[in-house]
Amino acid sequence: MTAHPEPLTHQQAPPLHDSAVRLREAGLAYDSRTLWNGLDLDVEPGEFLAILGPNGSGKTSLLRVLLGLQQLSSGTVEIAGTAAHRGNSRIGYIPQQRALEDSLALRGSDLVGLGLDGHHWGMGLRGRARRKRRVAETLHAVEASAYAKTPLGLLSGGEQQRLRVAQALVGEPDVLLCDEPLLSLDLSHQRRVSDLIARQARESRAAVLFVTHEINPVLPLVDRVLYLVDGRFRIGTPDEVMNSETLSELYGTDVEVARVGGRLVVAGTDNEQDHHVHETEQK
Ligand SMILES: Nc1ncnc2c1ncn2[C@@H]1O[C@H](COP(=O)(O)OP(=O)(O)OP(=O)(O)O)[C@@H](O)[C@H]1O
Repeated sequence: MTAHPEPLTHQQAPPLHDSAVRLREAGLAYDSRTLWNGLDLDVEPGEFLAILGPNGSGKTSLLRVLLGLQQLSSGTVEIAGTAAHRGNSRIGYIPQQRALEDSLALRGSDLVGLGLDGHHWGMGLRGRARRKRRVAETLHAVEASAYAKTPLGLLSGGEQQRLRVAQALVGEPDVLLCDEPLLSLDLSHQRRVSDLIARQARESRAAVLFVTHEINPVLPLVDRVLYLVDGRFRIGTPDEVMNSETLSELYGTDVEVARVGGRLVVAGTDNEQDHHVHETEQK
């Protein structure tokens, strides 16, 4: 007689890999205005997803949904297999670049240490030593050790942004949410900060969701693009989404996309704020 195998419980057979982010039939509307609807998206560990779209298309709102700060109007959202909720220690968040000039009392190592709040490593001597070690490791990884003790207000925008990246990474998150982290950085710092985010995320298998108006600084790092326009969206590789046919469909008008020296030039979106339409910025 053949023995029946024990039924597999969740504990015995965890899924081989869960998506870091999973949205199903997700929709978000404010009053009568639908930002997006029917959004099905899985972002895998280690994947780099760029989120593009004109002003007001709902990019930041999507990050707020993932952070548990905004309820979906329909559908579901999970982070590493658990429903999205506030204060989720599995998420690292890099907000838009803002100057920290008022923070004279705070130093880089303090800022990075704040990224461990909500992680339960214990407050005893051993817990404190582990926290300190982890902060030092992360400062080293973002090459910020040299100014870790300098008051934040005295640091340049690029230095401050590296510390924000460290703060988001220190808790070894499963998901890294980046809201236009390159704004107001010069081109060389844009490259350094985006390479750093991508490298660290790949090494720790974190999924990156990177909101940006300008795809070119991150184009070599991007696995897929989510492009939102006026309630419509497309998801795919940069080649699948960033082409004249797809963007013309999304915008409902003729859009031309050309590759010039490895960079994308997009013309015709008729959106002044949509940085990637400006060839002058394609230096
Ligand atoms: N809590 C809210 N209540 C009502 N409307 C809101 C709320 N939050 C955002 N909105 C509106 O939803 C739209 C999308 O906002 P969101 O900030 O997500 O867009 P975005 O794509 O990130 O824009 P940008 O590129 O300008 O940062 C905007 O028109 C905004 O005014």
